[in-house]
Amino acid sequence: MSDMRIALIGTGSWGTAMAGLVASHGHDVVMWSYDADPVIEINERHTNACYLKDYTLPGNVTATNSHEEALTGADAAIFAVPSAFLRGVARDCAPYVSDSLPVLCLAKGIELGTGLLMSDVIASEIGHPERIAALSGPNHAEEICHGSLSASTIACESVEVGEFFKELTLSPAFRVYLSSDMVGVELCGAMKNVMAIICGIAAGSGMGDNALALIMTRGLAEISRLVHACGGEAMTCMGLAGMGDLIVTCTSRHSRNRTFGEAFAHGESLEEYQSRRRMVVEGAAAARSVSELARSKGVDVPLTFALESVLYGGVTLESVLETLVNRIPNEEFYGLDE
Ligand SMILES: NC(=O)C1=CN([C@@H]2O[C@H](COP(=O)(O)OP(=O)(O)OC[C@H]3O[C@@H](n4cnc5c(N)ncnc54)[C@H](O)[C@@H]3O)[C@@H](O)[C@H]2O)C=CC1
Ligand SMILES: O=C(CO)COP(=O)(O)O
Repeated sequence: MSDMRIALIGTGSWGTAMAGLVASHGHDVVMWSYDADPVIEINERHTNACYLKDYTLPGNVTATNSHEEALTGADAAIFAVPSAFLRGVARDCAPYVSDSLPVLCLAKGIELGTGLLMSDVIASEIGHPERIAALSGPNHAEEICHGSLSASTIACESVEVGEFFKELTLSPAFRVYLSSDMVGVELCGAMKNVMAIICGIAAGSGMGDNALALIMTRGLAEISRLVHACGGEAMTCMGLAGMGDLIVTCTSRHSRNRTFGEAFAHGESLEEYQSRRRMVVEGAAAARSVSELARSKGVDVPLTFALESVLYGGVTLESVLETLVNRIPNEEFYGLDE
C-alpha cells in the first residue's frame, strides 16, 4: 500500500487518535473539523488538547473546516463524528465523495426515528453501501494515541474494502480482525454504551462488583437478542465489538458513558455533564433509539428500557430498580431461537 491521502472527518478524540495511527503508516491525513479552534491548533502546533491531552500528531496530519478541501483527492474517507451529527456531516460531504471511495465509519449509535446503523446513515447520504465498512471494538482514544496495545473489528460486506481498511490501520499495537456481520458489530457498539451508563449509575449508587458483573452479563444477553432479531450473528456479541467493548466501556475511567452514569447517580444532569466535559454521551441517545428499535422488533431489552424511562420518562432510579429486581428471571438465554 503506497502512501495515500486520507480524509478524516471529525476532530474529536477518536478522530484525532485514528489520524495519528493512519499517519504513522506514512499516509497524509487531512482532518475536517466542525469547530474552528482545532484547525488552527492542529496546523500550527500539531495538537488537539481539548479532545486529547498530552498527544502530538505526526507532521503529515493537517486540518481544515472545508469539506471540499478534506475530500478532494482523497483515496479513502474515515468518518469519526458522534452519531447525533453523522447524517448532517455526511450530507455536507456527499458532493465531494466519489462513487468508488472506500469509507470507514467509526461512529457508534442507532439513528432515532429510522433505526438505521451508522454505516447505513452514511450510505443513505453518499450511496454505494458496498464500499462502506465499520470499525468497532474496545478502543479508548486516550490509550491508542500513546501506542498501548488494543484491538478492533472491521465489518464490511466487501472483503476487498475490509482488507483495505485493515491494512490502513493495522499495527503491532493495534490489531484488526475482519467480520462480515455489520449488523452485529454496529449494534453491539451502540448498545454497550447503554450498559456502561447503567454500570456507572450502579457504581455511583454504591453497588458492588457482583452487581456490575450482573449488569454486563444480562446486558450482553439483551444485546444478543436484538442482534439476532435484526439478522446479525449472536457470536459477534462474544467478540471484540461485543464483549470486548462492553467490558472496557463499563469499567474504564476513560469512558464518558460510565463516568456520566456515576455523575448522574450523584445528581448531575446529562446536559451539565456534556457541557462540563465538552463530549457527547452517546449511550443516552442510544437508550432511546435502541428501545425504539427493540419495540419495533418485539424484543425484550429490560435494562435499556429502564435507562430510557429514567432519562426521558421521569421515572426515579429507586422505582426502576425495584421493577428490575422484582422481575421473575427467565431462561438465561431466551430469545435466540429462530
Ligand atoms: N473517544 C473514543 O475513545 C472513542 C469514540 N468512538 C466513537 O467515535 C465517534 C466520535 O467520537 P469522539 O471522537 O469521541 O467525539 P468527541 O466527543 O471527542 O468530540 C465531539 C466532536 O463532535 C464535534 N461536533 C460538535 N458539534 C457538532 C455538530 N453540530 N456537527 C458536527 N460535529 C460536531 C466536535 O467538533 C468534536 O469533534 C463516536 O460515535 C464515538 O462513539 C469509538 C471508539 C472510541
Ligand atoms: O466506544 C468507546 C470505547 O470503545 C468510547 O466509549 P465512551 O463513549 O463511553 O467513552
